[in-house]
Amino acid sequence: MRKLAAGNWKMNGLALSLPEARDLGRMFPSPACDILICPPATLIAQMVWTVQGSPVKVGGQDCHTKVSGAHTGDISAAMLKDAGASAVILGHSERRTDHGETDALVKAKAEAALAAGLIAIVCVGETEAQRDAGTTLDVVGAQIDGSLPEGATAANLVIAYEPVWAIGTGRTPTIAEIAKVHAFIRDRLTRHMGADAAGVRLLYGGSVKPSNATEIFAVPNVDGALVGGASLKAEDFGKIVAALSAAA
Ligand SMILES: O=C[C@H](O)COP(=O)(O)O
Repeated sequence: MRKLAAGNWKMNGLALSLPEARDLGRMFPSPACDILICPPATLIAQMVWTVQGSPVKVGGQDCHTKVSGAHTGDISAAMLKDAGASAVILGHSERRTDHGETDALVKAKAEAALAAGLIAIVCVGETEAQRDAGTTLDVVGAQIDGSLPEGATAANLVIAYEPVWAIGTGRTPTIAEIAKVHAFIRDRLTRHMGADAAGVRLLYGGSVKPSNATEIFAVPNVDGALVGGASLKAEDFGKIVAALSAAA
């Protein structure tokens, strides 16, 4: 499978300047992995224009369940697609926390994304309290069961495992812990999708940076990364893309 380096700019404007984004595409004219940048919605169309002709793709950070209608402030998957996005992050822990998003809502959003022809990047992960209670696999399993969209295939679904306590903290699980959770997710997906689960890309997210990327990308069932802070600097994100390309 093609591995995936995805950058999530979150609510940061021109974090990676547009010329830098264009340069990122030039740095990797034929990368051995897929590269995706998910800027704020206001920058999607501009980013699509900026990276056109390069291997860099652009994605959204959320979408509504409906195609259109009276939903002030929301953006539909179809609108993301129209703007040139090819994927959308769904169920990120910050949305689950800030907006009370449930597994059922994430599933409905993911189904809307698939209907619009987008790749759904569904995020799962335990809080620190859940980890300390030894319930990581129970939590992640329930999130997979509840958030997985109908119609998911290896081509249109990506799962991102992001321990909430590792996001933006500089802390990461041990390599053994990442391996254990990713193997568990693969197994859980197989229950739902059968053999197709083998081709679903499983991203690790949470304090991925140039200094730990190579080690994390060597873990079985880690098929790329969802990168927050380190995607805001072209140089750092470029190094992570290079590490993933080397692991491909
Ligand atoms: O979506 C990205 C994740 O929340 C990871 O963020 P981080 O790399 O800043 O820890």
